[in-house]
This record gives sequence, C-alpha cells and structure tokens, in this order.
Amino acid sequence: MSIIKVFAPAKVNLTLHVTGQRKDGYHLLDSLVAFADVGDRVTVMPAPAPRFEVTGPRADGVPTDNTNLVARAAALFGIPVHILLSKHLPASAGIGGGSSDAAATLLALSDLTGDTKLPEGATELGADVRVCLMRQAARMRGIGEDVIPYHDLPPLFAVLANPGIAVSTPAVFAALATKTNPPMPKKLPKGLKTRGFIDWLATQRNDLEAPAIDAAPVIASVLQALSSLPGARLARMSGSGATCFALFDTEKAAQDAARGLSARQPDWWVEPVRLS
Ligand SMILES: C[C@@](CO)(OP(=O)(O)O)[C@H](O)COP(=O)(O)OP(=O)(O)OC[C@H]1O[C@@H](n2ccc(N)nc2=O)[C@H](O)[C@@H]1O
Ligand SMILES: Nc1ncnc2c1ncn2[C@@H]1O[C@H](COP(=O)(O)OP(=O)(O)O)[C@@H](O)[C@H]1O
Repeated sequence: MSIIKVFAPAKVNLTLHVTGQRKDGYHLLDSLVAFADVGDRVTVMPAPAPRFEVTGPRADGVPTDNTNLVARAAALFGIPVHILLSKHLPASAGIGGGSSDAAATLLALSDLTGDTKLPEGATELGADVRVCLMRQAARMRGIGEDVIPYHDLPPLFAVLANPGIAVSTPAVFAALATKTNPPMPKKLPKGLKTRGFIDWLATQRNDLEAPAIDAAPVIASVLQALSSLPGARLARMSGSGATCFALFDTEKAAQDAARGLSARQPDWWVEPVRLS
C-alpha cells in the first residue's frame, strides 16, 4: 500500500508590505517569503472511507472535522483517504500552518493519484496556499496569487518565537491604519551575503506589526526579547502574528540564543531554524 508523507514547513514573511486593498476587501501585498526547517507532517494513505486524525505536540485546538484545511484540500480529489496530520506549528500564528498543511496535502494527493494538475478550488483554500506549494523563497504579490521564486536568499538562521496567543488575521488586516504603503523595491537584492542581506531586510517592513501589537500587546514583548538576544541582527513579526523572528549571522548564534530564550520564557514556543 502506498503511504505518502509530506513535510509542511513553517512560512516566514521576511517582509510584508501592504500596498492596497481590493474592492472585495482583500489586501494587496508585497512580501518576501521563506520557509523554515520546522513544520507539520502530513501522511496520506488510500482507505475504504475518508478518515482524518490530528496528532502531535501542537494538536490542541486544531479542528479535526472537515473545516480543517487538510480535510478540505483532500476532499477536492474526490477519493477516500486516511490522513494523519501531525501538528508541530502553533495555529493562528502568522506562519501559515493551515496553508502549508493544505499545500502538503495537495502535493501528497497529487502524488497518490498521479494527477499533476491541481484540482479546481485548490488555491482558494487560502491566500498563502500558492506560495506554500512552491516551498522555497519567493516574492509574493497580489493577494498571494502572484508568486515568483527568489533565488538569491543567502544562508539565514533565525529564532522563531510565539507567546501562545492566537491572532485573528482578518482582525489585524481590518485594524491597519494605512492600506496603501510603499512596495519593496522593484528589483530585490542579488548576490548579498548573510550580513548584507539582513542589513537590507532591516530597511523593509511588516506593515501588520503595529495593528497586531494593538490587538495583542505581548507581541511587543516578544520583539523586545528577540532583539535583545546576543547576536540578534533584526527582529520582526511574521504574517499577521503573533510569531516573530530574529535573524543571526550564524547557525550557532541562533541555537545559543534560542536556548537562552526558552530558559527565560518556558511557556513560549521557541525554535532555532534555517530559512530557505
Ligand atoms: C497575512 C498572511 C501573509 O502571508 O499570512 P498569515 O498571517 O495568515 O500567516 C496571508 O496573506 C494570509 O493568508 P491566509 O491565512 O491563507 O489567508 P486567507 O485564509 O485566504 O484569508 C483570511 C482573511 O485574511 C484577510 N486577508 C488575507 C489575505 C490578504 N491578502 N488580504 C486579506 O485581507 C481577509 O480578511 C481574509 O478573509
Ligand atoms: N491544518 C490546520 N492547522 C492549523 N489551523 C487550521 C488548520 N486547518 C484549519 N485551521 C484553522 O485556520 C485558522 C488559521 O490558522 P493558521 O493557518 O495556522 O494561521 P495563520 O493564517 O495565522 O498562519 C485557525 O483558526 C484554525 O482553526
């Protein structure tokens, strides 16, 4: 029997510029997205009837019914499968857990069925699903439908930190004071090494940081804690929060900093990661 396992990496918005709003309310973005080496795991196997289970250290509170994006993605293929979702990423956390799980499910079912074409409705599962299907650094524009791979990401080492509060993406977008902010430069940097690239990132923004902090002031404490870690070069929020990241010049600096932060904040989710 074929059992297909697909990793669903955390998505990190290294930048997130909100550049406008469509008539239907969705916001136009210009975001440089990368993927971490931590994530959820989706296992799919053929079954006589559909079955869906959620396990893992971060399974609490994740829907186990057909509202889960994994179940919705699988249903698009119209064949019965048994799916195991192992949750390692916090939910409603700005790191695209649901979208990455949905993308992993689409990839697993394509593999199982041999269908190379995505089923209708696949990318409507969420604005981040398209970039999550790409699973590599990319510039994402529009509301997430315009995704171009970015091949110039140098080695990037980060600490991800989430204080354990869920943030509502629609509420954060709705609270944004200015909807038309400048995009990133037309041409993104090419050939920069880690240090220079982090310096460039520091000139860019996450426009959702301010409204997310208004909704959940603990995010300001997370950013403060990350920026004061030894060797931290830049601290920023990912997506609509509450997960924030700090960037370091070396893998060792990120690992040491993550150990220190975990010891001080044992209730936070803290992970040293490599981004690509
Ligand atoms: C903000 C971002 C940045 O990568 O990440 P997260 O914070 O979710 O991780 C994404 O654009 C989120 O993508 P995703 O979580 O897939 O969004 P969806 O489920 O499609 O939309 C949830 C809600 O967010 C708002 N929304 C989402 C995307 C967008 N470009 N404009 C919006 O205004 C809408 O209110 C929408 O109803
Ligand atoms: N597979 C999934 N994992 C996590 N949350 C999910 C999943 N499927 C549906 N959801 C729902 O999607 C919402 C957003 O979760 P998530 O995608 O993790 O957040 P974000 O959009 O901030 O990255 C949550 O309210 C959760 O109930």
